[in-house]
Amino acid sequence: MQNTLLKPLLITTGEPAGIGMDIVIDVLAHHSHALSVPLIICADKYAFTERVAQLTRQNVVKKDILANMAVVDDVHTLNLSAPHPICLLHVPCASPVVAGVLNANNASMVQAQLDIAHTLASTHQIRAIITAPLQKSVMIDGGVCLDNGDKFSGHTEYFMSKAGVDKVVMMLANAKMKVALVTTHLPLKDVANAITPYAIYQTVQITHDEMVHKFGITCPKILVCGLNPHAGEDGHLGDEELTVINPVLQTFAKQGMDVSLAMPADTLFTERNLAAADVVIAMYHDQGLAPLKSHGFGDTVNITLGLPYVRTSVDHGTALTLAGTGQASSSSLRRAIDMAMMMSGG
Ligand SMILES: NC(=O)C1=CN([C@@H]2O[C@H](COP(=O)(O)OP(=O)(O)OC[C@H]3O[C@@H](n4cnc5c(N)ncnc54)[C@H](O)[C@@H]3O)[C@@H](O)[C@H]2O)C=CC1
Ligand SMILES: NCC(=O)COP(=O)(O)O
Repeated sequence: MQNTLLKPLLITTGEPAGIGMDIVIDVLAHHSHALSVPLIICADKYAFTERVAQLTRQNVVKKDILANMAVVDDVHTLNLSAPHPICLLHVPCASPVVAGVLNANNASMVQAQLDIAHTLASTHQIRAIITAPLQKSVMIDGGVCLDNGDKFSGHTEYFMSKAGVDKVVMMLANAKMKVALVTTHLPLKDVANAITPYAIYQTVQITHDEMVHKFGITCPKILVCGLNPHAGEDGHLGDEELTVINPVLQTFAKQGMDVSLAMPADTLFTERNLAAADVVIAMYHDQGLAPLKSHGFGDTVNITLGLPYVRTSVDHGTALTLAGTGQASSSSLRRAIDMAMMMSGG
């Protein structure tokens, strides 16, 4: 079998009307010297060529990056044992792409990118997956759903379903903090019901194990947010801390894990607490991601913990108004590439 360290990374460019292709093109134009392994880039070759032309007209791209790429029309003809350094894998769009203009006809092309990525990763043919952003609403409007019929809500849940695992954890990381989430993409009104002992148990266990095995932290210090204001104020402002969250955390602490009880989330994200923590567990999306993104939006990586392969992503969305303008920063993508390299063996 091929040495894992020599296998290519695969990047999905995601929503073709968004900035996914722009940030990949920026990496190829300005940062390709930093790439130490082969890359497979999933995109529609016509849309990609057009986006390169747009960014060249904006003077953002100054060299002929297409000349250094091999274009492969069919995933089955990819040469994975001796891959070209930069390969553009053509995943055709159903409708022509206009930068900044969404078209639900192209949702199936975005799904096809994810399916290719999953198949190659789960059969160990690539080193890791890095995803550029997709537009969740387009995926749903375009009829994409999970294998069990559940509504599409993001890469995280899609790869979890494809991999057939019971639970994964969305964790975002930057130089200041790592934040893992118990719940991800669901309406706020449904969050409290989703905070179950099993969800807490799985999130803490997966986060702990991945800190040990993928990040080399022997006994990670984990701080956990409460759900309610003041972590429930002894049950007077909500009782999930007393009845659901803390009993699970106490069992982990008894086993010797360095995990806190539920802490008031408003003061958890202080410099002093963060300096002492390896990872924070938040109960829901905006509880964790608002403080995280306020300290390093653009320099943060999204990581799916608990998958049988490495998948990292950017910290931002499709930024439709920036597509084709040359204004999109590739900083988070570069960090996602570096993180995927680190997590898959350095
Ligand atoms: N990994 C993924 O697939 C993600 C997808 N999304 C999706 O993206 C869509 C748009 O989401 P929004 O909430 O508007 O967030 P967004 O991240 O696309 O935009 C938020 C703000 O940040 C700016 N921005 C984003 N990325 C930038 C970059 N690389 N360089 C410079 N400026 C940048 C945008 O112009 C905008 O002002 C939604 O459909 C959402 O679901 C959002 C986050 C992650
Ligand atoms: N807020 C994170 C986000 O929306 C990205 O989700 P996913 O597509 O990585 O699951």
